[in-house]
Amino acid sequence: MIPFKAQIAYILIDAATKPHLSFSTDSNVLMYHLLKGLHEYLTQKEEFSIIILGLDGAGKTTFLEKVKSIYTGVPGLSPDQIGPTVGQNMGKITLPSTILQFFDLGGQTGIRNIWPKYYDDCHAVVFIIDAADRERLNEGWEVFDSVLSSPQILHVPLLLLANKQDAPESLSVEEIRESYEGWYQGKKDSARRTYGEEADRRHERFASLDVMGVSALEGTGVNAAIDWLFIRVQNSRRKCARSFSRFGLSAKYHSERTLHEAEAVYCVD
Ligand SMILES: Nc1nc2c(ncn2[C@@H]2O[C@H](COP(=O)(O)OP(=O)(O)OP(=O)(O)O)[C@@H](O)[C@H]2O)c(=O)[nH]1
Ligand SMILES: [Mg+2]
Repeated sequence: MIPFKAQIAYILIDAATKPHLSFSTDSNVLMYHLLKGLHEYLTQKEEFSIIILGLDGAGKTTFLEKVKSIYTGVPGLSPDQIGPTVGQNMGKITLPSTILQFFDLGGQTGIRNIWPKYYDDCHAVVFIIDAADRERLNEGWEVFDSVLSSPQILHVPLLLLANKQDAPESLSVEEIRESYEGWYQGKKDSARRTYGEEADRRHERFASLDVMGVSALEGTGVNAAIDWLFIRVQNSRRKCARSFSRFGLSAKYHSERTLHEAEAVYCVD
């Protein structure tokens, strides 16, 4: 079925180009611009920002380059052209009625403090863990835990990717979950009473979290991850639109920014 917006656009353009409508030249030009603007408005794609986080070397840039080559058809950088990220890399892909704008942020210790600057404006978070680097898993969970504890992204869709599934020493998704559990229990035992309810809430969030296995290098699981993101950002938008109507706000407030605020305030993930 043709989408409603496209039907309206089609009807209006059809009407404007009918020869029996006798406008003066000025009126025609005005009508043309009016309809063109309306058509652009009706067919515009909604844009969502997604940040990619994780330790240095986890494979964030390799993942983004793979996403770009799969979805844009333009080959991304090959692995030997990718160096450590200092700052950010960006990549945009177009899906039906949606644009996903990715921000791949550097993961080295000294530059992780830029991450929170992106939290307010993101619609989803991808956290990449190197499932083949057993020695750095606990460090990864420490950093992941600090991401989970950030209030700005409390209700933002969050996807955990266990990368490097192609490597023989890589942990499976199930083993990655167990690794987090082990880390959490260890942390809780050593901290005793000081490890409070807040940490338990993060633990609960982890339990309900989706974890997917990928190989950024080979592209395995990348499509499934993008499908997940596409569905989840759309769903949060819908939930927010419902929240808006529940709170009696009109459609004109449905700007991207206000939606995000609504998500933070009203939407339950
Ligand atoms: N075997 C394997 N290696 C990978 C995979 N993804 C990334 N790598 C390798 O891991 C190393 C680090 O990859 P990057 O993409 O630069 O890691 P990053 O997370 O962007 O690192 P920073 O920019 O420093 O934060 C490179 O040598 C990649 O080739 C994967 O899926 N499998
Ligand atoms: Mg990088």
